[in-house]
Amino acid sequence: MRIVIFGAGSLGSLLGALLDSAHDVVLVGRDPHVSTTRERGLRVTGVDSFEASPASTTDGTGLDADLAVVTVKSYDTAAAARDLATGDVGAVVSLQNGLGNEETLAAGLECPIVAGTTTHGAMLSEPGVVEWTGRGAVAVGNWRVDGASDHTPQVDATDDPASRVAAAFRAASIDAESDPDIRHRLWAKLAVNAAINPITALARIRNGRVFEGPTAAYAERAAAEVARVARADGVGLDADAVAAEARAVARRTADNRSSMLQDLAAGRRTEIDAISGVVAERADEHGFEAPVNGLLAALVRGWEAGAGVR
Ligand SMILES: NC(=O)C1=CN([C@@H]2O[C@H](COP(=O)(O)OP(=O)(O)OC[C@H]3O[C@@H](n4cnc5c(N)ncnc54)[C@H](OP(=O)(O)O)[C@@H]3O)[C@@H](O)[C@H]2O)C=CC1
Ligand SMILES: CC(C)(CO)C(=O)C(=O)O
Repeated sequence: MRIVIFGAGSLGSLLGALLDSAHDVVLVGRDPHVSTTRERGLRVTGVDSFEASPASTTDGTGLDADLAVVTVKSYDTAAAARDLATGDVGAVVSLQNGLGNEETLAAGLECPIVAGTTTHGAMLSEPGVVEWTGRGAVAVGNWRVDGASDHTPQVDATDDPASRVAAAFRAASIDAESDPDIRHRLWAKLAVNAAINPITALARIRNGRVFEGPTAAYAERAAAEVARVARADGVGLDADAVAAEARAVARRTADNRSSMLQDLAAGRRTEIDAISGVVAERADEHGFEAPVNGLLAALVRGWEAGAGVR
């Protein structure tokens, strides 16, 4: 398969390096990472150490590929869709965090859209070098234009975009499965990110501290609000179950500085709109409030505005 990785930062570079073992990969990213990768190849460190030599470019327009893997931050998804629409791609899969990326891609592109999540961890440590910080898995599922995931049994894997994407990942030894209820996974992951990310960022604490002390009750409430909005959207999430999952993730990643804490500490824009912001907005559309998510979104957006990054 010819695979474009649109957004070769931390996650995209890791996936590009892994997929390069079985496919013809093109990274779309920024200099100096792209020029370094072109000159010296791409080095992976951490969980495993290896070198890969994918092609790379800073120009995401006019590209032809069987598959585009979108790994830009959520606020760059619309621009990625605009660039991809100038080329010819057979299918697009988003492995981004947050909600709304698939809708944005579907609005800008004609090809099948596949939703996805991953539990891999990656960090671009220097141009040309990506640290694989945690081995995980990939789950993907077909995205329908009406927003619902496809619950029909997947009988013909050769004609099903999500199954083809999972098979392409597995061909590169990446643990990947096609999940007919991908929306449930996206919302469950959203609950974890909504509980952990803004609180760690604003309180400047590592993940392990979120469910200890004064922030715990607010993290629980943030997750419970996500479950309520998910149910209003037709996805059966249980408040206690998602709060328990968020606590388990916080324990498992106790020493992590969440991506939002890292963004805020570095003075970069965050993914708050696609995490807490979208929860408050969708609650509003359903006629109720998600006050904890609304306040966390306002505080992070307020910081972004003050820092001049939005
Ligand atoms: N890192 C991780 O471990 C994980 C990340 N995720 C999710 O994956 C997504 C990506 O995260 P992450 O890899 O950390 O983010 P990064 O910021 O490291 O990577 C995104 C990269 O895409 C680049 N980019 C954006 N737009 C374009 C464009 N039009 N052309 C070329 N390059 C572009 C960015 O450059 P610039 O910054 O200069 O705009 C950046 O280098 C997020 O939604 C995140 O939540 C999910 C699971 C794990
Ligand atoms: C799961 C968690 C909270 C791990 O740090 C994460 O996804 C993030 O930091 O964005």
